[in-house]
This record gives sequence, structure tokens and C-alpha cells, in this order.
Amino acid sequence: MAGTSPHAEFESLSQLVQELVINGKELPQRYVHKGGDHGEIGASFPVMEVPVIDLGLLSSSSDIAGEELKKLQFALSSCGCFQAINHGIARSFLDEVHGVAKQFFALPMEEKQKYSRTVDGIEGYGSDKVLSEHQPLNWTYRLYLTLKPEDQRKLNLWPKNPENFREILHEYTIKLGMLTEVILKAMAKSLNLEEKCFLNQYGEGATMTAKFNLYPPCPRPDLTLGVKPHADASAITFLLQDKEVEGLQVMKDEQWFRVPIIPDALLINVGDQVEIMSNGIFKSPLHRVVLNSERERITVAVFCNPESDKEIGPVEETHQ
Ligand SMILES: O=C(O)CCC(=O)C(=O)O
Ligand SMILES: [Fe+2]
Repeated sequence: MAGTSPHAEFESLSQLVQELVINGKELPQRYVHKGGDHGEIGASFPVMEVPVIDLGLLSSSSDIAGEELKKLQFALSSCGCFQAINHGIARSFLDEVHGVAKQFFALPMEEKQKYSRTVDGIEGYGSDKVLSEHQPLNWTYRLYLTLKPEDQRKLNLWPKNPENFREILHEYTIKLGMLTEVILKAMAKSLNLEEKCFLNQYGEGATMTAKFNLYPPCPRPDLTLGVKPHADASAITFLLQDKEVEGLQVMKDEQWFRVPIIPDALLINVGDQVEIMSNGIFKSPLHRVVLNSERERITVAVFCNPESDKEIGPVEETHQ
């Protein structure tokens, strides 16, 4: 699109997806993903048995906690993710987090565009940033926001509608901040390492960002993706899945597996930073999002990243 600004292109593409949702037209070429090295999209894939970890048991008597830590260690070194249950966040609160995301995405486009990502920024509402003519686009809208450190929040991009959006997101940040500590400690303990060794590298001034994802229904889920294959650059990621519509796939042993929905569970995955800190024992899994032709899917990912100017590296005791 020579002659138009990237922003104008972004605007017209975002309208394109909106039109497609309404009119159900053919898929534009820009959205066609060739499977490439990562294989087919539309095939039926097996369900992955993602280990379910009861976080409440981690603080119980040592035998029971020991068993749960073994399960955690297995989960993180095999598929790189687990379903956390009994995590202390009420079902009704998780429903509210999902609910405010749903209400925001249901607003008219003009209202959502008040929170649009700017041309040179990464935060805010929008679809894929177009960096090259040949880049396959993801079939998604997202709202990306910094949560922590608090003084780095761009509150002008935090929706005022629905009116409890900001309050819910603030509360969710606090709850996940506490869980991050619990999980980083458990990860270290599961490897018989000093319990704070990951947490110390993670640092006091760690960054948390949220990505609210909307995947509209897609007329050709066999040709395109909601998110192309990637591994998260975070230390760990919390994913609040849609309770009704599946879509996440994780790669293990060169094969895609579907991640099942467990109501009330938070899916937690290792990111590249913890893979490094654990000297590669824990895996930052390759994952992608497939689409549904009938139904939209809404998820909320929260990325927890080590303090930005802290150097990280494999924890000493993991060196062979
Ligand atoms: O929406 C999902 O299921 C996963 C999203 C994801 O992987 C991401 O935002 O990094
Ligand atoms: Fe991801």
C-alpha cells in the first residue's frame, strides 16, 4: 500500500476484519497462513493431557506438597505448561475479568478506537501492526496494556467502559502478582533449588502486561490463525481461557495438541526467561491459536517479565 501511512493501513485492515465478521465474505489473501514448518491448520489434533496442579497442596504437609511439586516439575519440563486449580482467585472474579473483556469488545468500533494503539506504540487497542507486505496477519483484535510497574500504566488507554474495567484489572494485577511469587518459588523448589533463586532474578520491579484477545468467528478457520506459532518472551504467562470455545494449541514432540478448557483453571506456561533461568530444564512451549467458524473466542493473557534492566541467566546450581 504505497502512499498510505501505516496507521491508515492499520485502520483499513481493522475495518476489513469487522466487515468480514458482518458479511461473511471470502478470506482476504493477507490472512492466509501457509502451514510452513509448523504444519497444517485445519486438521483435527489430539487433546493434550495438560497436568492439573492444585496450588493449595503446595503449602500443605510436606509429603503431599512433595508429590504436587513432582507433578509441577514434570509438567514444566515436558509440555511447558499446567492448569492451576485452587489458586485462590474466586470463580466469580475470573468471570468478571472475562466479562469486562467481553463488554469492551462488544462496544461500537468508534468507542473502542478511543483506545487505539498509536502508530509508534505497542499499547492500546488494534489488530496486527503491518510491518511488511508479506506478513500473514492474525485474525484477532487485542487490547494490550501495561499493568506493572504502576507508574508506567498508560491510563488513557485503559477503557472507561465498562465502568468497572479499570477496577477489575487493577485487582487482577494484585492477585496475579501474588500468584507469580508462589509459582516462581514452587518452580525452584521442584528442582530442589533455593526457593527464591528465580524470584531474585525476576526482581522487585518486574513488569506485568495484559493482552485481551478477541478472535472473531472466521469463515475459513482452515486457512488462517488467531495467533501464529510463537513462544512467549515472558518469565511466565497466565492465560484465562474462554470457558466455552477452545482454540489454543501447544506443540510437543513436533506435533500440535489442543489445550482443553478446565473451568476455573488458569493456564500457566513457561516463557523464554524461565527457560533460560532453569538452564533449559523448563520449556517455553511453541503455541498458536486456531479459530472457530461459528463463535468468537475471548481470552486474557498476562505476561510477567523480569525487571527490565536486570540481567538474567541460568541459576548456578543448574549448571551440569
Ligand atoms: O488466546 C490464547 O489462547 C493464547 C494467546 C497467546 O498465546 C498470546 O497472546 O501470547
Ligand atoms: Fe502466547
